[in-house]
Amino acid sequence: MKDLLDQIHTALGGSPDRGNVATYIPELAKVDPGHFGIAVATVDGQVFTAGHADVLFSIQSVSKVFALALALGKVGDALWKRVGREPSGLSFNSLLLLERENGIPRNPFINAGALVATDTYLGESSPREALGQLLRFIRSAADDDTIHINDEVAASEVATCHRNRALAHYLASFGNLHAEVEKVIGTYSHQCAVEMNCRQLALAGRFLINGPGMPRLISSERRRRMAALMMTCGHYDGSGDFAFRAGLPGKSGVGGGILAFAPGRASIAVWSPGLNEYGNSKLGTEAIELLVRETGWSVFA
Ligand SMILES: NC(=O)CC[C@H](N)C(=O)O
Repeated sequence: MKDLLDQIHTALGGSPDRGNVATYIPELAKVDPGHFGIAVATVDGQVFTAGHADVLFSIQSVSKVFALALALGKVGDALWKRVGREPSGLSFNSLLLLERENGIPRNPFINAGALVATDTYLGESSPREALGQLLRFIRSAADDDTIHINDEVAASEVATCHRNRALAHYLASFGNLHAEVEKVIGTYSHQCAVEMNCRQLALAGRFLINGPGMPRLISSERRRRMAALMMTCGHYDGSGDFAFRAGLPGKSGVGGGILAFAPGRASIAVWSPGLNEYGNSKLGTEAIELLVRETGWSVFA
């Protein structure tokens, strides 16, 4: 596995066409597009890495996986009254369908749906308490108490996220946001500003794979359902493309990270900040595609 990751790193690491770094969150625009790391945590307890696998990055929307687990843990299937389970076919921050669909976002991974998930785990508690719960979940999944939130990235998003505020107010107008808009925006922006490196993220993703030594933080049924949602909606309007190329459930973030997993086998984290036309890591997608081609880990194998 280590040799394979090194080969993938060598094959892609020097690629001149790396996509574009997200600039709409000012702090993310500062990240060096030359970074490229990969880590694989296998079900037998080993971790393999290549490239910049120990450099911290902003996990952004990858956090929506942990937020969904937390929201479901809090209210169970009642969440599905407030958010759907269908791909949207639109960009992650689109406002378009919300009006037509009465304030029920298509799925929990687009921003509108993720704001509902954040509102759900926030509930009546303070943002500090809710974020404490989120960090506890991620830290126990990764078995690493050093995982933290980057406050500069969070502040940078809070200061500029007009679209997310618009989405949140719109949700509130339909009665589908219960806490105050600013509380939800603050909690969501801090959630997105969790920092990890590829090694930590691959370890944190182990709660999604089934195996004797893996952290059991959610039921098997919930794990399967989350996998289905990640496969169908985890890469926004690029979800079909990612499923076609990787054949694995995955979740991307505009920081350039992707968490994917091969059920029963391994959790995979990649990071390269340049994004493709859908806002998903360009080299990250290519790296997972190569890894699956060599390992045969597609769930459709
Ligand atoms: N796709 C993403 O990673 C988006 C997350 C980002 N925090 C936002 O809301 O815009």
